[in-house]
Amino acid sequence: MWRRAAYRPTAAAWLPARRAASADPGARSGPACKPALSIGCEPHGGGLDSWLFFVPLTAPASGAVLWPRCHARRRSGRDDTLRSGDTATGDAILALDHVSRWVGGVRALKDVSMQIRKGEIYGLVGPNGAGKTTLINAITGFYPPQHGSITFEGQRLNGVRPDHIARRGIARTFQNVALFKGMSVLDNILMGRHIYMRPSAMASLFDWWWAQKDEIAHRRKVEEIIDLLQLEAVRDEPVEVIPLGLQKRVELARALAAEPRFLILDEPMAGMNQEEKEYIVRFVLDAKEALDLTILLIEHHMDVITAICDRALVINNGEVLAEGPTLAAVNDPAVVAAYIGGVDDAAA
Ligand SMILES: Nc1ncnc2c1ncn2[C@@H]1O[C@H](COP(=O)(O)OP(=O)(O)OP(=O)(O)O)[C@@H](O)[C@H]1O
Repeated sequence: MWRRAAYRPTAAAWLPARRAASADPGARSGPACKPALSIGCEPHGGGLDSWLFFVPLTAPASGAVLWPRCHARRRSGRDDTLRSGDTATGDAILALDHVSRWVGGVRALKDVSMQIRKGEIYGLVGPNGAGKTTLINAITGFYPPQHGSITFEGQRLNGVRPDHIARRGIARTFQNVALFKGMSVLDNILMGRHIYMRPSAMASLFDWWWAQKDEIAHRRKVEEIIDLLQLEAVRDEPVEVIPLGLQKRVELARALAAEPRFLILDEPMAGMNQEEKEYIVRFVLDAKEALDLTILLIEHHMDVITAICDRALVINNGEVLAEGPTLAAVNDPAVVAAYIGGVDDAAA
């Protein structure tokens, strides 16, 4: 029923697979180069970058979603017990210190503190209206915090403009697909490069060699991202005609085109079916490995959160409910109560 497959996502591993797919025109239609999806995992004796997954050959009859209990990154002695003070220390790439934010008359964030370590996937979880999007809008400068501080790589972000924050290495995707309709997939991804573009009207007008050189460099970077996320089959399609799962992948590609060190994914699997979810998980993990990213992941799919996040923060009504290793955080009694109305009710 289950086949086990070793899977080591590296940038180098992508290219032969893509070229093989490109050589076979039939393989370029639909979801090109179908990834061997990873479901389930177990610790094994590989290196730290080793990943081992089970691949389902037959979907469970119940249609139940089976995800890895961990994302197979071998963490010897992993301990999911939540301890007070179990937060990042000096190696934090992003830190929020008592951040508060009002939106209209609503206090959408109340004294939120968290620290995200370099290289981890950090989950942000909470019911609808909890304040998750407000939190990432605070980090990215759209809704700067009214109280508290946000630091990235040791530098304060309060008051920094969103485009300057993007230049500092933070990129994001949006909860609702926010692509430029009427433009091709390639041109949408190219938009992610705008923070590096220094257009000169004269150079562009006369198509001078340095304008060409600049554009070629940006297009080369975009082609690398298209390779990585296997979007070559739809690269010239208008973005509005491709399926939602691919549109979400294009959003991811546009964010990656900005060459971030810190990537924020706002519900990248919203509205997706199981197969599309599995694809996007794989691409997120591969991008992380290939591009050395730290990721903040907002998701309602708890199976995904527990599968791939190292640690998680759970908020409700703008307040922190729990923070720490993922399983411990999402199983915290306060979290269970917030989601299903009380521990006693749940036990009954
Ligand atoms: N532009 C806005 N105008 C008025 N209220 C807002 C606005 N943006 C957010 N809010 C309010 O702030 C609170 C937090 O909203 P937010 O969108 O951050 O929640 P969320 O956790 O991202 O929810 P969801 O999972 O539904 O996206 C909610 O009460 C919401 O109604």
